[in-house]
Amino acid sequence: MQNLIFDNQSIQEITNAPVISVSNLNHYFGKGSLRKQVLFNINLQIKAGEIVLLTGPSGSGKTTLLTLLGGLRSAEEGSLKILGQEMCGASKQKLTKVRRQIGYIFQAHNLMKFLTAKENVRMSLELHDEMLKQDMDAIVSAILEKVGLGERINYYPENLSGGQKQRVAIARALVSHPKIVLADEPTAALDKKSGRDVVELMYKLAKEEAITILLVTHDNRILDIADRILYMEDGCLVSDGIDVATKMH
Ligand SMILES: Nc1ncnc2c1ncn2[C@@H]1O[C@H](COP(=O)(O)OP(=O)(O)OP(=O)(O)O)[C@@H](O)[C@H]1O
Repeated sequence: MQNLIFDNQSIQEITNAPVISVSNLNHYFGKGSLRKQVLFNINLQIKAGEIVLLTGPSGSGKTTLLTLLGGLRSAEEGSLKILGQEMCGASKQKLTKVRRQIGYIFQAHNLMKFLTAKENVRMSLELHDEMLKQDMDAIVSAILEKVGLGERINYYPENLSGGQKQRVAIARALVSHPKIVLADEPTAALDKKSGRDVVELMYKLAKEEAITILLVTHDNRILDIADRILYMEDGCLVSDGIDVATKMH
């Protein structure tokens, strides 16, 4: 009985374990006399399935923090664990391995203009060896259908609207079932309606699959989709709560 209780507790701990765990993280750019600290003593835990918005003035360090949390640059000082893996001082191989479990969505969708919507999404899937044996075309068509582009799978980006291109980018980020999705200003280039549609779609898909979303934004119109809003200023995380919306007006 004693063991059974212990086992249940362990399972609980594993399911509640943070997807991202940051403690005393500092980051610097430049070398020698040009070396400049841009992140100061960041402490943060993000749970599975949380939708977290990262906001704050220009130059406050949001993108730098996002790229560190996404394994896109290596952490140097403090501790940064992504899916249980320590990223501080991590090798390139370790960073690459962690990145395979993360989906990325950027402001400028970054679609390949000479590939169709379907080919753009498929390319992301091809990076995952374990997917090779499956029917990629069916998987890709299904996700494009899910983001409302079932009729446009063979369109090239130039024939899609801004919102539709961003939907392809969402499909591309989600097709491999990542545990974490990082988005940097995904609505910045979109009109109000398309921006809203795009974040609502991200919200729906994230909740369906318990994906953690970390989203950098200046867009006040989408704050309500967040489970949590982080506010940064001068390289510091100055607020970790939902009440911060008032600071932005
Ligand atoms: N590659 C780099 N080399 C040197 N300094 C950098 C580099 N990238 C960013 N910085 C500096 O780090 C600080 C934080 O920049 P960062 O891009 O993270 O801010 P941000 O909050 O995302 O800004 P924005 O909202 O304008 O995108 C700024 O002072 C910036 O000038």
